[in-house]
Amino acid sequence: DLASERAALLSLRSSVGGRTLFWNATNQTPCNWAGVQCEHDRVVELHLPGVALSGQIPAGIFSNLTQLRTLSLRFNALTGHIPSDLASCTNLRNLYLQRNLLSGPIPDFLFGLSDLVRLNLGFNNFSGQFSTGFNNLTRLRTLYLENNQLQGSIPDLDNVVNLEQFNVSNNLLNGSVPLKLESFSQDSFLGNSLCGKPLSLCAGDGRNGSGSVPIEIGNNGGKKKKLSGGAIAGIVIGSVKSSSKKTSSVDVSTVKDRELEVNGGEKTVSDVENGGHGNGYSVAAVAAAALTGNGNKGGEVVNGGGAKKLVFFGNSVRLFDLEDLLRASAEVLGKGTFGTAYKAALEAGLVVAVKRLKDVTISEKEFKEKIEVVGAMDHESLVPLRAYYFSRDEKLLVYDYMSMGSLSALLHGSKGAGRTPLNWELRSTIALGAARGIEYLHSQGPNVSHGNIKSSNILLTKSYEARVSDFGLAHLAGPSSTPNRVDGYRAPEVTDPRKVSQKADVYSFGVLLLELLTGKAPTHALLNEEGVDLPRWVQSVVREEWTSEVFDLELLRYQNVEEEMVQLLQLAVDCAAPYPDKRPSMSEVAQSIEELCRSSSKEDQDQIQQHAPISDI
Ligand SMILES: Nc1ncnc2c1ncn2[C@@H]1O[C@H](COP(=O)(O)OP(=O)(O)OP(=O)(O)O)[C@@H](O)[C@H]1O
Repeated sequence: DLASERAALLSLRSSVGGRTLFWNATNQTPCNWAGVQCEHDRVVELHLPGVALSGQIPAGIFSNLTQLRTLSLRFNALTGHIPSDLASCTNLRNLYLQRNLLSGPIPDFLFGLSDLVRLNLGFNNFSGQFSTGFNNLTRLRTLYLENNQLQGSIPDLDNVVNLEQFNVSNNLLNGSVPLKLESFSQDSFLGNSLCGKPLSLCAGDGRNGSGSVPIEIGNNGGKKKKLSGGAIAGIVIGSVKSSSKKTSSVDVSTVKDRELEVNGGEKTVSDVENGGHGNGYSVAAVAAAALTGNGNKGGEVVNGGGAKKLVFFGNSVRLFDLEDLLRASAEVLGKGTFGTAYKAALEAGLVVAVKRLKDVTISEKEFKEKIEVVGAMDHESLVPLRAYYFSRDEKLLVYDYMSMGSLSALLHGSKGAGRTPLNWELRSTIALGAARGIEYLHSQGPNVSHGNIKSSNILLTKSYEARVSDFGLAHLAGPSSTPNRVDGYRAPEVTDPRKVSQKADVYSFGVLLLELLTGKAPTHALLNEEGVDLPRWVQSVVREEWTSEVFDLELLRYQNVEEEMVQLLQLAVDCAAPYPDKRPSMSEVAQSIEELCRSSSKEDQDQIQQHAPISDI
């Protein structure tokens, strides 16, 4: 049962230094190989990276692991041969044995594992001829054999048609590089006695008449890194081919850079996308229409001495008044459920975000009461609401401007050069910030929830700190403002989008975490794009294939934090559990993310200290 497997995992983790996570994808419970019982025939992935395993791999250990798809024993100090019972793992797709001290020829039975896709035997002591048996592994996409003592020539790998990653550097190979492998870079072949493209021409190769002999380039002597129990796990890289990335049709970064011309009315994002052009305009052009003039059915005229003023919250410094705001130049940031958001640059140099609410039907008194609750929320992970304006025809909310836009734009927006790479550190820190913001909201009372957690409501400061926005607005808006919720984030039990429990927020946050980890947008999150049912998709990939495949390609470069990534994935799946009772509370979620952020920053330090260049998968 789950509880005892969890307990077993904990004891195992402490015995191996707390570095190991086992993922039995069949039922998402941990399973292991180090003395704790589990149902071997249900183990789909077995990860024991960098846990100081030493000596020979015991014979028979693999004989019952018939469902195994991924085996990772990399970064240990295992010696001797690969035991022949590995041949019974006929479903194996990914085999990572790199950075051990394994020796002997690469066994023939390996060539019977015809489902292998990723094979990494690099940085061991394998010797013997480079077998032609590799040609049986027709599904191989990755073949890493570097830093061994393999001899002979490289066979033509004609049957291995999908090879994407290949490295045989620093072996004892000779002869010419087969034609089919010419497209790999020099680095894949260096440190051998090889010749031919991409290395120098072979002797007797008349193509440039030089008749040169093979030249050894940059042999680093095949030195092995010192192995230690603290060695850092590599991460499985999925396809290296960059997939064609979707571009959001609401690309905030693009929108922000353009200024609009307002001809008596506001322009929407789609107006912008359809070629919005022209000069800057001012908030006055937008707001004044309602406040003072055009279309104003007797609404209050507002100026410094007018009846209505901006109402600031708490200790917010009153750096501007309504007149300043009306004079500010503005641009549309986007249109949301509750109205349109603008970026307003005040003359004093201050920039704020102004939300112009639509469909507010409640009385001024009620509005005031409700907005004051929102304004009183004070946490570093929330977008601060600084002030509001209320008149019969116009309701404005003034927020701090978040200059890096939304997480949604960052994840799904332009992927061009110059874009900030979304590395693990950034993603996990954003996850933590967002979790803390929601945790704070939930701490305000059992019935306080956000109600609309999604990546476009997680905004980013200049230094990419996450801030939760749009909280508390659902109670201000009329019924017409409700249907805009994004399906993909909505918990299955939510029927009335205005009644969203804290557990339903947790579900939405789980989907947001999945979005952060996979880089995929949930259903209907982006204009004109279907998106995916993320919880179901992740479950199916994890069940059917291998966990690493779910991660955003951009994340897979960060090889030392595999465990943390899988832990965050597990947390996301827990949050998105179909039954509310099974979901953790937001404070548990925040605490878990905090712990894994801490452990990944420790991994980083370890890596710096050991500075092992991890170029393998
Ligand atoms: N304080 C802010 N700073 C910077 N950009 C903001 C700010 N508030 C909102 N935006 C941007 O303006 C756009 C519109 O925001 P808004 O909150 O009105 O709608 P939304 O988040 O897309 O949808 P919903 O209203 O359903 O939450 C968003 O894409 C968001 O990135």
